[in-house]
Amino acid sequence: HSNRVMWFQDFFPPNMCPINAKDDTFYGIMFDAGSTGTRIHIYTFVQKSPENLLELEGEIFESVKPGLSAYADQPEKEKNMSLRLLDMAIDAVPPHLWKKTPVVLKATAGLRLLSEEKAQALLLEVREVFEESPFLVPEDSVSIMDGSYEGILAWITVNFLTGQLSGQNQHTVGTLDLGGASTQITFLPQFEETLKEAPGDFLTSFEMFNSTYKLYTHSYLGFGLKAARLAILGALNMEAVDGQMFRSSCLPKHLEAEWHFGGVKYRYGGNKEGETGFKPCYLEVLKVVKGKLHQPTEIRGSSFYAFSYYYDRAVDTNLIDYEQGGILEVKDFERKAKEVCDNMERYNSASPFLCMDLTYITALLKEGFGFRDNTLLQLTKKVNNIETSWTLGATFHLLQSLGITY
Ligand SMILES: Nc1nc2c(ncn2[C@@H]2O[C@H](COP(=O)(O)OP(=O)(O)O)[C@@H](O)[C@H]2O)c(=O)[nH]1
Ligand SMILES: [Ca+2]
Repeated sequence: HSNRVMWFQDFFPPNMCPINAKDDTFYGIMFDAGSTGTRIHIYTFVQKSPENLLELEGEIFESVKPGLSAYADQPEKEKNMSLRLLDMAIDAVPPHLWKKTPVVLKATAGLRLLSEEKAQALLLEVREVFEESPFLVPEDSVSIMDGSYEGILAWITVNFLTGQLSGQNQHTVGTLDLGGASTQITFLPQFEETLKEAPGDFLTSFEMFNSTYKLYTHSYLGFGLKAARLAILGALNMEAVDGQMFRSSCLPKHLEAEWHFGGVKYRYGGNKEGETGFKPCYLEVLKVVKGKLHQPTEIRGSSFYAFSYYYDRAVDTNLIDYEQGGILEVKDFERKAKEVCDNMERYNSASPFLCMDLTYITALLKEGFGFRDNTLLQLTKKVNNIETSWTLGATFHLLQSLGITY
């Protein structure tokens, strides 16, 4: 589309322009400012006829690292990054649709963890870039997203892409998202018991595609994979202690290194003298997880879609193929955790955190959410070539609220 020559555009008034005449293609631009990176998703939709629902035609996707929060102390440096990503949209969307194409950025856990002041300064930089762009900038186009929306919108994405939100027989699936700084669990309760047991703010009604869904969802801030590393090391919220070394039995014995997260530098290392391996590591990890999450009884028997770091770590350890994804049981993560943690020297070419990450995932699933060893997880990165991310659900919601659709 981007290369389509619009030689005739100047000859016709806009509403008579031959391409506008059909006016059946829409674009939506959604930025995901995650804790570990910022991504742009440019979606193309087609409305075949007025009475038909909008169809998703494709997605252009690009990402940059590090995340927005890494610029907390120099917000003006952030501008380059959003400009670079926005340039992709300039190329992807035909010029005559720029003014009709909304651009929105939603930030997640990385910014939720920053002070209000620093977060707002970063968002302001992005808003300025958006205002100077040729796109439609809705009110409140740059904001921090509420955690419950993050879960709901990812659930919408997955169930839309798998065809569960249309037609009569809707068998929706629950979703598990493991980010860098927070983690979300979302499903449509089938048991009356779940509705009664769940803490009030874990249940949210949400309207989409002319249906109302009452979902169980929660975002656990600080339980993303990278925040969990800090918690396990005992380093979370410890930025004041300069140069302190944090040690763990989940790391290679002789390791000593530095790590940057959320604009803070941490020193970490292995238990030089003490124990290492799966058993002591699991005990360490349990302190961070046990009793910290709500366990809905009904999820024990059901299967879930899992993505983001669940997917990445399953790929890293050859549990699934990077392109294909695959179906795993919870116990597969435990088996790999044992294999890696009890042979740490053999795995030292990969990330030094591999043992800790796999052990955390195992503990989060079993002791955190209360899944069974044989609970099935469908590991998915893309469905029909579209990224499994809350950004698609957010774009539907955006188009709906702007009256562009439905
Ligand atoms: N499949 C998929 N995964 C994504 C996408 N964007 C980010 N991720 C994954 O999300 C994880 C990073 O989480 P991030 O969003 O930075 O942290 P959060 O702010 O805590 O959600 C990594 O595993 C990424 O691969 C996407 O568009 N599609
Ligand atoms: Ca995320």
